[in-house]
Amino acid sequence: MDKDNLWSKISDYFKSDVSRTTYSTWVETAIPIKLENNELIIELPSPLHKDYWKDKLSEQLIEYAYKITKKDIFPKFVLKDELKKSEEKINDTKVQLPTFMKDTHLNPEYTFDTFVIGKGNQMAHAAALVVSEDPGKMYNPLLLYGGVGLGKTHLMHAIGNKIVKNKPDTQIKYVTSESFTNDFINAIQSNHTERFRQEYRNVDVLLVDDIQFFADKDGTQEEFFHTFNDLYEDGKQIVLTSDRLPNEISKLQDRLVSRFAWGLSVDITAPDLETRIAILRAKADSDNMEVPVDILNYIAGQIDSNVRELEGALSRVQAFAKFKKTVISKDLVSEALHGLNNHISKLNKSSVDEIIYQVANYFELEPEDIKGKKRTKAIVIPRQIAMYLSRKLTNVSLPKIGISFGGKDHTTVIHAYDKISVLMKKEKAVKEAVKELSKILGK
Ligand SMILES: Nc1ncnc2c1ncn2[C@@H]1O[C@H](COP(=O)(O)OP(=O)(O)OP(=O)(O)O)[C@@H](O)[C@H]1O
Repeated sequence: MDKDNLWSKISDYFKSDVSRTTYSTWVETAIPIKLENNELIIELPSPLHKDYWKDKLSEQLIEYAYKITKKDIFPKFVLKDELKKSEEKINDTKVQLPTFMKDTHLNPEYTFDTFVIGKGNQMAHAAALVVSEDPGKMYNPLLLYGGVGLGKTHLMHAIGNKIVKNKPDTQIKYVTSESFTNDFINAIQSNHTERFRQEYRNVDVLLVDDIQFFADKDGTQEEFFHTFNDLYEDGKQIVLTSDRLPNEISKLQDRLVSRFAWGLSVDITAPDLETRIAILRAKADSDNMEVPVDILNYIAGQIDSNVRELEGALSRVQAFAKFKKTVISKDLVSEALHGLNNHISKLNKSSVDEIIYQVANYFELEPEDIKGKKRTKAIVIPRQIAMYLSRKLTNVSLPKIGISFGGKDHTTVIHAYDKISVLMKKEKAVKEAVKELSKILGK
């Protein structure tokens, strides 16, 4: 969890527990500066604030932080002018710390060793390995793209972890595009843009997850453009992930799209049966679970959408066995996955037609209307909902979804997906329809 995330949750606790005046006087004026190891550095506007926090609020803060992170986190209060000094101190400590303790935000469990290679990810794996062995040289930037839960983040962390292992002095920063955006906004609001820039531009490797969320955020894109240029010119490695190719992200500036294409873009597709079995076996081994091979095969046959769901299914089976105090059998797996396998396993390649049929039925239209070209609102929205559901609930590729909708282009499917994602937030009827239809489709 990053400092801003943690702070916003802590602030919420304060907001509900203290008076409005206390909140606005003491809490709202505090700015989280850094979260490192178990210390949260907080900037306060005056010595009076410092005393008040120390005497009256710090214990509460420690308690909230524990509730949120299940870890002991201690505050360190600093005043603005003390900050420089404290930063120097932090930097001093940094030099002495081994890199693995630095604030890279890397998940130590996402390594190449724990990544199972299969048909759908072997190219991405190979490219990631090359980058981790010689960052900034061969593929810069490296862009990994593909559907939800297929291992993009895992590979990205694996690159970071391997680089740190090979060269502990390397400065690595992993962020999601949302954290980058938040950091940037906070930096502007607190007048700390220079510090923000230093933080992002003085790294050797920058890993940015889910860049599709940069869409529509012009200010952030501008800042990222400059960050990218600085790092690139200095030969620093940039790795990006996205759920689609940059030129398919609407509202991503052309200059970013073109830069992202300078290096190598590799996609990850859904794992085939053999890979799914291998992933399950690896997970069972790492959890010290004894699961017979035929059971692993059975689960892998049931869940063919993405790895996250596959892992979730195994955990669910494990939990069921524990709860029922019984060994894992096929019957137990069926029971555990009952709610899941109705939809996940069915919603594969043949299911786009089923979605089209159910959506047409729901809106009292004919499937041919959904697949056709008519552009009246009464048909366009249901068509886009059907495309949205096809993308969300199946592992069918975008071009194939387009073909099922009467030979439409895959960019039309992406556009429909984005449009419905936005409409669901704005229009209750659309949200309801998607919810209802997901239920009908067993999701
Ligand atoms: N090939 C693999 N071998 C082992 N574990 C994998 C593999 N692919 C994915 N996983 C695991 O599946 C889970 C989901 O993967 P990950 O978070 O990397 O997906 P993602 O593609 O980044 O998804 P999203 O688009 O939602 O961010 C993680 O726990 C990851 O470790």
